[in-house]
Order: sequence, then structure tokens, then C-alpha cells
Amino acid sequence: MNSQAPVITIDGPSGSGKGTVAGILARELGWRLLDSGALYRLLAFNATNHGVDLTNEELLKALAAHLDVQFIAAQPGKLQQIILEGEDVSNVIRTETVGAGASMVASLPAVREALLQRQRAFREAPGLIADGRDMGTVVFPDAPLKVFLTASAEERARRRYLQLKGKGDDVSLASLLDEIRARDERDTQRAVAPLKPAADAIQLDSTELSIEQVLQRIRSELAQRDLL
Ligand SMILES: Nc1ncnc2c1ncn2[C@@H]1O[C@H](COP(=O)(O)OP(=O)(O)O)[C@@H](O)[C@H]1O
Ligand SMILES: Nc1ccn([C@H]2C[C@H](O)[C@@H](COP(=O)(O)OP(=O)(O)O)O2)c(=O)n1
Repeated sequence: MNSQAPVITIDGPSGSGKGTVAGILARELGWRLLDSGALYRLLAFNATNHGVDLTNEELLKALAAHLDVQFIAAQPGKLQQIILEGEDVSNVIRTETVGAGASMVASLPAVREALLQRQRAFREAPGLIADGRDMGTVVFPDAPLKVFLTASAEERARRRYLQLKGKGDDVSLASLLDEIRARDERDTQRAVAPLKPAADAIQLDSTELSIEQVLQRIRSELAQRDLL
């Protein structure tokens, strides 16, 4: 029996709803949240700010090992805040440009290795909800519940379009769809920790499901495992 705090992993491609669902579950259960994609986004953002090329594996590895970042847990009415080198970067790391950069640095094995222990350190009582690409396959292979969340590329682009438009960003649906497809390709084809469902993951296609329906499915899986 595993004596460590339980982990629920939620992996899947961009726009499948991982972050939304993970955030709601973490609040409901009072568990910690690991937004692993934010770490790769922070690294790409920080590297660009320091003039480091997004293919320079040695320098990126060093930057990853020394990322000065704080995650401030969500409070009632306030989302999680991400502070990089003392500055609130919660919003600026959410652009598609930073997402594409994150996907590039995430393909480098030394970068993934440098971020591994930092991610595992999030695991503490009473439990952790971890979202990303390799949470169930590599980072927390012993998690008692693994979810692989998908949706069609068109639906994911539509969601991202509405989300970014809602924030006032000037985006086009066609280019978001292209970017999502390019990111899917890079994330699934890389040699190390590619995006793929763990053998023991529950697969959920959310194309036709509301956020609440996705949550209900996960809550029922949690109940079956006595995790609620
Ligand atoms: N099942 C769903 N139906 C409709 N919209 C959704 C659904 N899941 C998530 N969304 C919306 O899609 C956008 C992207 O979701 P997000 O959680 O950021 O995805 P991911 O973390 O997988 O990239 C958000 O605006 C979110 O509210
Ligand atoms: N565990 C993870 C999380 C993210 N990544 C990489 C691959 C993704 O395209 C980028 C950005 O991830 P993020 O989850 O923030 O992106 P989305 O919200 O799904 O658009 O980082 C990864 O390789 N492994």
C-alpha cells in the first residue's frame, strides 16, 4: 500500500479542460494543485526574457534548476497566482506564443529531468491534483486515479478562442487551430515523456460534455476508489 498522499492526475492536450477541472477539484477537495504546464511556460517566458535560445538545452537546464517561482494557492474568489522573480506573471504566461515556447523547451530531456523533483515535491497531505502531459505516465505513476482528457482539435481551438477573446486578446480561430495542431504534434511525437494516456488511465472525451459533466464523471471515479 502506498503511504504517500493520494494524487489525481489529469493529462491531455491543450484546451481539453485540464486546468479548469483540476482547479475546481482542488478547491472542492481542499487538495494542492500542480499546474505542471505553468512550469514549462515559466521556463520559456524566463528564457526569452534572458535572451536564452529555446533550443539551448544546457542553458535551459540551468535556468529550470534555478527558477525562482512561487505558486500562491487560490483563495475564495481569487485564482491561483504565479510569481516569477517577484513579479506576478499569472496572465502573461497564458498566451499561445508562450505555450508554443513551453512545448519546445518541454521536448528537451535535460529540462524535463531538471523539473521532475520540483513537481514531485507538490505531493503532500491531504492530496494533490496534478495536470499536464506526463503526470500519470512519468511524474506520478502510482496515482490512484488517472484521467486522460481529450476533445476534438476544433472544439479545443474554439474554447481557447473564446477564452482569449474574453480576456481582450486579438486572436484568430484559424491560427489557434493551427497552433493547437502543431503543439499536439510536438507533444505527442517527442522522444521523452510524450503526451499519451497511461495504461491505467480513464479516458474522457469532453467534446460533447460540459465542465460539470466532466466533473461528475471524475467525482464518480473518485467515489469508487474511496477517495471522496
Ligand atoms: N467541457 C468543456 N466545455 C466547454 N468549455 C470548456 C470545457 N472544459 C474547459 N472549457 C473551457 O475551455 C477553455 C480551456 O480550458 P483549460 O482548462 O484552460 O484547458 P487546458 O488546461 O486543458 O488547456 C477555458 O476557457 C475553459 O473554461
Ligand atoms: N507535464 C507537462 C505539462 C506541459 N508540457 C508542455 C507541453 C505543452 O504544450 C506546454 C504548455 O502546457 P500547458 O498545460 O500550460 O498548456 P495548455 O494549457 O494545455 O495549452 O508545456 C509538458 O511537456 N509536460
